Amino acid sequence: MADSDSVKVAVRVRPFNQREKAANSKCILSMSGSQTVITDPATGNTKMFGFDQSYWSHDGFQADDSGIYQATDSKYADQRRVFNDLGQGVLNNAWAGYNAALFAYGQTGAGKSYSMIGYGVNRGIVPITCDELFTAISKNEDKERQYQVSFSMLEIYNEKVRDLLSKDSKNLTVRQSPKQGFYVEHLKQTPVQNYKEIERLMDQGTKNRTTASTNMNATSSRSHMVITIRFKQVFINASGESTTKSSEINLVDLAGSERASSTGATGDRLKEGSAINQSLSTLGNVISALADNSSGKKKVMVPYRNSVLTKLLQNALGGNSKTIMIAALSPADINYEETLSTLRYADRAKKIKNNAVVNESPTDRLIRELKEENARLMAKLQGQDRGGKGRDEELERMLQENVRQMADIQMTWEKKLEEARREWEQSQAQVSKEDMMTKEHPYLQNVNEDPYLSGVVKHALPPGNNYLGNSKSETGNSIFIRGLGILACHAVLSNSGAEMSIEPVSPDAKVVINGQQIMVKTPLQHMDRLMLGSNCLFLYVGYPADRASQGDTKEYSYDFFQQELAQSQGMTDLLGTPRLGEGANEAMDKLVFQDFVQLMPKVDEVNAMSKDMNKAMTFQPIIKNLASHDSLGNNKEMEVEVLVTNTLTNQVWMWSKAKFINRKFLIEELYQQYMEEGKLDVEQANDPFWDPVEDVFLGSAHVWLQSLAYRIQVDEQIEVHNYQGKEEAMVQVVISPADAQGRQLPDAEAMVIDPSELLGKRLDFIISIPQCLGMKWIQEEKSRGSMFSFQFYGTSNTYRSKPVWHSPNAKMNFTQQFTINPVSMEFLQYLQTHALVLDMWGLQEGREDDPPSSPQDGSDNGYGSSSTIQDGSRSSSFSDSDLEQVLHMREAENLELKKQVQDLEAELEKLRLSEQAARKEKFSLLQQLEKLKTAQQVRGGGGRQHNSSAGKATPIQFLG
Ligand SMILES: Nc1ncnc2c1ncn2[C@@H]1O[C@H](COP(=O)(O)OP(=O)(O)OP(=O)(O)O)[C@@H](O)[C@H]1O
Repeated sequence: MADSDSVKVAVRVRPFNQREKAANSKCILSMSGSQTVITDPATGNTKMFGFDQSYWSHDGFQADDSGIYQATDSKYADQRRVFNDLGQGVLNNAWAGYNAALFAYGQTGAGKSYSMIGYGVNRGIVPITCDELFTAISKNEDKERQYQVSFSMLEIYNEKVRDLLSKDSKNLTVRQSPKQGFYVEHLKQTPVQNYKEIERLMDQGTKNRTTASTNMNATSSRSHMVITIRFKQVFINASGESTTKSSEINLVDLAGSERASSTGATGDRLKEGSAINQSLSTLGNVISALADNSSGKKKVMVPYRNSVLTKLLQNALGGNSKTIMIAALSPADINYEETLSTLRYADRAKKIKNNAVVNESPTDRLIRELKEENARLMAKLQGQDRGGKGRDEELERMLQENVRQMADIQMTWEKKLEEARREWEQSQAQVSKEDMMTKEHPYLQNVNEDPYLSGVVKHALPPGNNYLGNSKSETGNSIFIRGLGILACHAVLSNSGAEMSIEPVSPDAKVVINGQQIMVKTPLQHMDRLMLGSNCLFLYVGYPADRASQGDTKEYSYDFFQQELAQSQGMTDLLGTPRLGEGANEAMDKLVFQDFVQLMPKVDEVNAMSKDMNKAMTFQPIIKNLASHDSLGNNKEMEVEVLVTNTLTNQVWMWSKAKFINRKFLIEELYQQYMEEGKLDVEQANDPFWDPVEDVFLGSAHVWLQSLAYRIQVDEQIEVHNYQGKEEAMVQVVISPADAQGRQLPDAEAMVIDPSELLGKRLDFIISIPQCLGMKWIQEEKSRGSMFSFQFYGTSNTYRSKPVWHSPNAKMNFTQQFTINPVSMEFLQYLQTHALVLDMWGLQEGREDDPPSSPQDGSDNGYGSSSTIQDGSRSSSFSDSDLEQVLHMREAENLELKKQVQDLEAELEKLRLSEQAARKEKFSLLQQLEKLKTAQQVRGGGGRQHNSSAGKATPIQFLG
């Protein structure tokens, strides 16, 4: 009996989270019946999708006294409704003997776990389904029927499978058998008799998942979790023969679906490397292939074999299963791209057709088939023996698996339950002991980035000294935490019976309490926040007597820890408090702050992994001020980036946040390999730590162009400001009016009283960069170099100075003549309102020098020269009638007003001159200082300067 059915697809939108609320997010989704509409926040365009169900869980609800979210508006879809629509169908299919699968897809934090597992009293589909299954079993009074339920739980991380119900953290192998398809060898399947037992197993699995995520230094959002419930109904007829109807229910919580491209890592040379992306993208390919095949358009190969995940989901997707997908959606405008991609994914999945069959057969037949298969395999193996070829390992394994299955069928259910009961009692004794300990004594409770995994692991702290470290072999350790940066012997927690204290065992053992790192024995108070090593977070829960008085452990979420750590690291100073109050930018700045807070612990983790793998690379989050890059000077945006330094060569790189996150995933995978194999085996091309040498943007200097509109020479020494607004160097820039031959004109000859005098005429001028002093970039590391680049008046050309190397004070010798012919109104306005922005680039050894690696664009105009640039194309050509019109307008202007403007301009000029004088003063002081230093070096650093010309503005000696 085969039943062809489409995959059922539902989507569900969650409420805004704190971060989205803080950023004043807009909701871009709306739903009506089974339809979902998404609005592009940039254009306002909408797209509509139809699904089997569209669940609105964004608003229209309230928590009741027990914490259950109750609808206050009929449009709100609560957990029960989702179960009634989806979970109940899964159960009905299981009773009918069909395999069933339900998988949750979506971006990290979109609500997959909430729908599947749920939080606290708001139970999700998996627990309700299990509960309802046993309720139905208990109501069934058919004595001729026996019900057998077993439960397994596994996790796929980085293409490796781990049994979440086994203490053993070994990786399991995925194998294939002709009858079963793909299966996980040695996966524990625990018989269960009631819902309570399933609950306990899920707790145990979650605990293992939490510990594993600490050990592997990964969050659960990077792994897939598969829960399998095997439900067997055994019917015994009057003559004692039995028939088995069985169903396998797969409940899958997939890893976050965010693509490298949408996180902005498109510019990264290693974008496709991550194994997690690989398995999800294989899933995407499988779904596409199946959708194509089902539509009959074309027949394509379905690439199940390309990832562990798709191997295990082969039946659920396009096979013998009734399958449901629930796609979790974030409502926020910032997630538009991701949410749209999730909707498209879901849209494709609904085209898949499955052929589910009822799994029903007489038990005797099952055994007979297995016996026949056995005989065949034996014959083959014996044939190989006779041929002297040696046995085929795969055949041998298949035989063993057959024997195991036969024994499994023949072993009575009662016996299996008996075995499970014994194991359960043992572990229950352990659990009860732990419960008792935490009831009576203070304890540490874990805090995880994934709220679902927070508060799962507890370490009791009985009276006396409790030693904490990463190694079990270290005698005396009673608390083992295999986290990043945790030493073999890390800290000792002493419980005097009345007071608890913690002390790092060595200066390298990082212990942070409430954001402050401690070096000495320090008392702990109930609800103190602890960070051990680079990223292991714990809440200290104090003596029972202290507990009733204060707060809820839930208040101290992962975000709370990170905010506290950021604040104590002076993050607010970095941002500059006035900015936070600037109205329109407030939301943006909060977002930058949150970005920084989010990135900080990740950067710490990468630093720790780099250290463990002896990589000599350090990482530092920074806030980049984009204002320096803008010729209008009104860009107030900021951005978080990561400064990467090779500590051996002093080479540096700037990674965007997206690139860093992408690289971190790859580094985690490399780290896991390093931990398992004890060695690093990666080619340079795939090494997430490696990048070719890059030019680094150091900062920019602004020269206002207003003077040029009056044909007055500008000769300024200006500061180059880096991304934090600090001085990076002093650069001399000269903009002088010139004649057509490129000869500089004195101000007296060139100056005009009114810029409009230039209209329609030809304007020649020269931009030169004679020298740059006090370059911090080169002072820090003598092997480095530097150069300047700029663009002018919206042309796409980038002008560059020649690279200079090794000296922090250097002659740049850059000159470039420009000709504007004819001068337009637009150009004059440009001069009045814009600055020339000189970008300063840091060059590093190993850089390809010629042609210069362009940080800007491909239309390289080469280094400065005296060639003439005609820029008539940009300026609107200026006719006689235009000119008359403008002159007419200007005559009509009030003369008084003109005078006022001139007065103000004269005032401005005075101010500018005095500012220029101050800069010149500073510049000459810098020159003197440099001279003094040089003299000091010449005299071996000790001698006094004795120079008759000291104090005079003598030309400076340039090194290099
Ligand atoms: N329907 C909902 N109603 C109320 N809160 C929700 C709902 N869906 C999700 N949330 C909340 O949103 C947050 C993120 O959800 P959840 O952890 O389920 O996301 P996820 O997609 O499973 O993320 P990850 O990939 O990290 O596991 C949680 O705090 C959860 O409580």
